[in-house]
Amino acid sequence: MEGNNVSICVSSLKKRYKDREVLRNVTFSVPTGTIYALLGSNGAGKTTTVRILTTQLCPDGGAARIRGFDVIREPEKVHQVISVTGQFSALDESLTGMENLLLMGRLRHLAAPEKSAVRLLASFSLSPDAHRRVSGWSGGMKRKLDIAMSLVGSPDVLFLDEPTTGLDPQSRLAMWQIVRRLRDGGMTVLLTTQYLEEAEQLADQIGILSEGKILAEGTPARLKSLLPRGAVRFAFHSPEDLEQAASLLGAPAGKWRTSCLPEECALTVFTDGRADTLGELFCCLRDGSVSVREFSEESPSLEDVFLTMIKEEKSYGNNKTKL
Ligand SMILES: Nc1ncnc2c1ncn2[C@@H]1O[C@H](COP(=O)(O)OP(=O)(O)OP(=O)(O)O)[C@@H](O)[C@H]1O
Repeated sequence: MEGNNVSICVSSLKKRYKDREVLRNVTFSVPTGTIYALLGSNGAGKTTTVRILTTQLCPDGGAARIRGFDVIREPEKVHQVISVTGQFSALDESLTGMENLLLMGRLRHLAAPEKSAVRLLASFSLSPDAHRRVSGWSGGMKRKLDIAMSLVGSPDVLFLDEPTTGLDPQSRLAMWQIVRRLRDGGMTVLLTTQYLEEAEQLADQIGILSEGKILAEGTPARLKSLLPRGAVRFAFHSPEDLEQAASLLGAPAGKWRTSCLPEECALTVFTDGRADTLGELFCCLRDGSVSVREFSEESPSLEDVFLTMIKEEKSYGNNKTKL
């Protein structure tokens, strides 16, 4: 899929470091004016993907275009339409907020850097602190200024690498509002996150990335619908009970999809939601001499989808599920 209404088009991207495959045929596209979240745990390949798309790193295979420009052959053109906020702040802490923005405005050859700085400070509610040194600002304020810096010159496409890592819940909510506002103003945003809730709250489309591969892709609602309606969570007394329950109920021996949470000594089992299925589950556990500490019925969360996808990928090497 590519055209005027697609701002990011990534096809079969590959990257390896020595003998380690870090990206394995990563393919996705992001329509203009939408938010796409690459969701994955540490080391999944999120930053590597962002570094390739922002021309900081060369892929070993595949292709990517940003607003139609090829990231390998036309990096200067790509630079003109993108901006990046990385995991590490690009601010000069010895300067004030205003001075940081003015510096960026001059670097980007803006005709009126002061006007742009004042507007950005106001839109991020940073005007009252504009003339204080950034070294005295809170983490949330610095993160906001980081994003404001990346908006100098009004890019078409914004890359946010883990924008809320390390922020308190209040600053995280404020950041989400900012990102939504940018999207509503027509900007295309690619964000990476380890937070399921963040992806669920913000993204129009989510790609679940694990070990360099997109396991599934879709809207938050569709990803959730991957799993059956009913979910039963069993908690056990011991890891041995958990292991036994997982092998009785889950694939390949058992007939249900399951998601294991070892740290809680618990197993989520996805069912058709019928009462007799619940009875069947209990019979199965009793026949296998597994004693249940407690159980509850719940609807599957995106976390359940995520964990199940990763588990099934490891067991069967599934291809990407497109929704
Ligand atoms: N320069 C490098 N040399 C060797 N291996 C690297 C290099 N950069 C990244 N890697 C490895 O590639 C894998 C993917 O790293 P990447 O930073 O893309 O993951 P990530 O999903 O962004 O993780 P995190 O959430 O921790 O930032 C990791 O196993 C990492 O150790």
